[in-house]
Amino acid sequence: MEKSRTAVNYAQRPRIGVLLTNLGTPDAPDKAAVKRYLKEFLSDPRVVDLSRWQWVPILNGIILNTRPAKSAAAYATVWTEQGSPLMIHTQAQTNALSHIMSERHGDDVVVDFAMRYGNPSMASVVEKMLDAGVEKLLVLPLFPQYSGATVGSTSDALNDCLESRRSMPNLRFISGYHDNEDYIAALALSIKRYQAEHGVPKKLVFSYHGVPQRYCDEGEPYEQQCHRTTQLVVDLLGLTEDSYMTVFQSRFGREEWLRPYADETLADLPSQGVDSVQVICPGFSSDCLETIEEMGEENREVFIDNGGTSYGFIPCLNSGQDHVAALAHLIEDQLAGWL
Ligand SMILES: C=CC1=C(C)c2cc3[nH]c(cc4nc(cc5[nH]c(cc1n2)c(C)c5CCC(=O)O)C(CCC(=O)O)=C4C)c(C)c3C=C
Ligand SMILES: [Fe+2]
Ligand SMILES: [Fe+2]
Repeated sequence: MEKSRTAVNYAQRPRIGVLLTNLGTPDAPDKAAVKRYLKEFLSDPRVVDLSRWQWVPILNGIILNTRPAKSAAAYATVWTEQGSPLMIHTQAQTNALSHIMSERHGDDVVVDFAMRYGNPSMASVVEKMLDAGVEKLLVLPLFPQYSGATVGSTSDALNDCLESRRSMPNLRFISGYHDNEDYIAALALSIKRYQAEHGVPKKLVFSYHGVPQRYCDEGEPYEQQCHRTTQLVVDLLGLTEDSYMTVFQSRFGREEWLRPYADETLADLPSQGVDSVQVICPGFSSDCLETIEEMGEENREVFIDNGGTSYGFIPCLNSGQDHVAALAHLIEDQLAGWL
């Protein structure tokens, strides 16, 4: 019999691939690895949309000479024996979903994960999945609220992965799930559980990663979707108007970003009589540098230094059972007609 180079693929049944993606993280908490990661990340025009002739000299001349050392020191404080928290949680989510899918659908569905920047790269994982016989591919970027900087950029990268291939899989892509019922319920439940143990603060602070205000002025739905997520959780918990607020963290550069800023707000709250807060970050599906170090440590210090007495940090949903069940439901809804 004639031996085909692709005999392995044809011997298998067509399969469904579910690819989870997240932002990515450096390979190590050191200056060289962080510089490599930041260079890739901050060179993406979806993240920083300034004209290249304006941005490239600033990036190479200033940012990449100053930020890597500072960021590496911050990464070192969250790094564990198993590696970067973002990587560990994304891997655990993938394992849990893979387990659920194989219980329900046998080996018809393969679940894997990739990172938009750094490793494992989207190119390597997409290639691996297609080579393993995946003919229908569902991509789920783990960003509940749509931003061009995250979800849009993931779509760009996916297209880049496919453009050099002779054959394309059937494709489905989830652009967001900020109002998904199960995801909202999982957030509300995590707040209830945390408060059952730690009590109820004067204010519950919903903190989302910021983006430049201009991105939203130009049509990105990110800001609205963040407020909608907050509102749905608040409605489910029956919170009063003065017992919660939404803020935006992780400002970068000189431009105006979405307001109110997390750090300024937390510095100001004690002077308004709010001496106890709990912070939750519903825009992050996994704990990472921005949640553990920035909201768990840095902004805790800001709040306490300004007269706050109690600061609670509610962990992200990570690979918790309710979160994984919500993601499984979201995935299965999107696989309709494929299974
Ligand atoms: C420069 C502009 C940036 C935009 C726009 C931006 C949007 C954005 N980012 C996330 C999620 C994450 N960001 C993380 C780290 C991080 N973000 C920026 C800059 C922008 N982000 C930088 C420079 C960094 C690196 C760390 C640092 O030097 O401060 C992370 C954490 C990754 C980790 O390894 O733990 C996440 C997650 C979202 C959701 C978003 C837009 C909505
Ligand atoms: Fe970011
Ligand atoms: Fe940060």
